[in-house]
Amino acid sequence: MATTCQRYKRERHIAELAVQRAAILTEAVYYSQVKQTLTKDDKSPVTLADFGAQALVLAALATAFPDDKYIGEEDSAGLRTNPELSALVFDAVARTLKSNKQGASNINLGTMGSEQEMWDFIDLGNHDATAAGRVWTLDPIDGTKGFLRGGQYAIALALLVDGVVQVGVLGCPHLSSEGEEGIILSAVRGQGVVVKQMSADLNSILHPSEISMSRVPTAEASFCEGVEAGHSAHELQAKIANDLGISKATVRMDSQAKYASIAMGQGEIYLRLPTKMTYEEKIWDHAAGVVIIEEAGGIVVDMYCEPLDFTQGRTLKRNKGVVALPRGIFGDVMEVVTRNALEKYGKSAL
Ligand SMILES: Nc1ncnc2c1ncn2[C@@H]1O[C@H](COP(=O)(O)O)[C@@H](OP(=O)(O)O)[C@H]1O
Repeated sequence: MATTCQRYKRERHIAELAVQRAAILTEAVYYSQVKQTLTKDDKSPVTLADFGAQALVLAALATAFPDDKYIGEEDSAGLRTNPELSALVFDAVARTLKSNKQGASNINLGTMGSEQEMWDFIDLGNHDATAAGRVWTLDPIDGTKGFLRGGQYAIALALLVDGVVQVGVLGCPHLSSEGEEGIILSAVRGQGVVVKQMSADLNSILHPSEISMSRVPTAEASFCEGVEAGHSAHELQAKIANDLGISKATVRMDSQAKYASIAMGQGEIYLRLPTKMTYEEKIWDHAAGVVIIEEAGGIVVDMYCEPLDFTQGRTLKRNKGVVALPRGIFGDVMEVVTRNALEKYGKSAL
């Protein structure tokens, strides 16, 4: 039986290595002219890096934790019907497998020898129930629009156990800590959160440092919101900032790098407000960020001040909007957020 301090130690370590390995592939594509972007049915973009990163992470998890279930944002349908794209993704995966070392502890992060095997790893992410058991949730490239624009993106991986996030890892190749760009944040519930520098060599010693959220009073806080106006209501955010007497400029950033940024005290309040009430937030866009914020001393709720409910499958069906912030300013800020949410969207119909 693992002691409390050892709980999820292996899960966290494998998740960090899997994210770090996937980042080798995503970074190669980030700086390449060839991104092979497709538009999915929901009109969102997907690139060859999304598919490749999902294959690499799920190969690592399936090798280390074969009895677990996995939920990934992507599936292989777009590859099975597009041999040219599939070959490009497989080539990127094969190069990544060749280029990195497996880590000093010789942990087997899994490999794949054919396109068929790669498709099968990607499709391990098709699970959809989250209320019971161990379920990993992965966004291989969170903030694909940011990735395409040369902005922030994140590789987001989390482990849910009976619907509660226990482990969260966020790889943020373009976010900085202490002047160095490229970091991985990881948290285990009850054991705090650390930040490490990314490295292309999985053998290298990473230097973890503990992080915690900012402690400034509300009037000195700043907001962080998404770049895409279609993903979060910017105007209402500006009104809420004004109502709170906050004058600092809002920082706009793609992906869960927002959670990472405020967890490190580089900002205070992450606010995400619906642009349409029919949209259901995806669990892979929030699971890792939630445990990282909570372990950095913060709170994450929806815009009606309800906790995020990860037991409902692939989406947060019982929540609307997301707010992440330090404990010290929670009461003040949420009073204003919920009042504005009720005025604009009405009572929660959930
Ligand atoms: N109408 C909408 N409202 C809120 N989020 C949306 C949205 N349409 C897409 N998204 C999600 O917003 C994520 C990016 O978040 P952000 O705007 O904070 O960078 C996308 O993740 P992907 O990039 O993985 O598809 C996608 O899941």
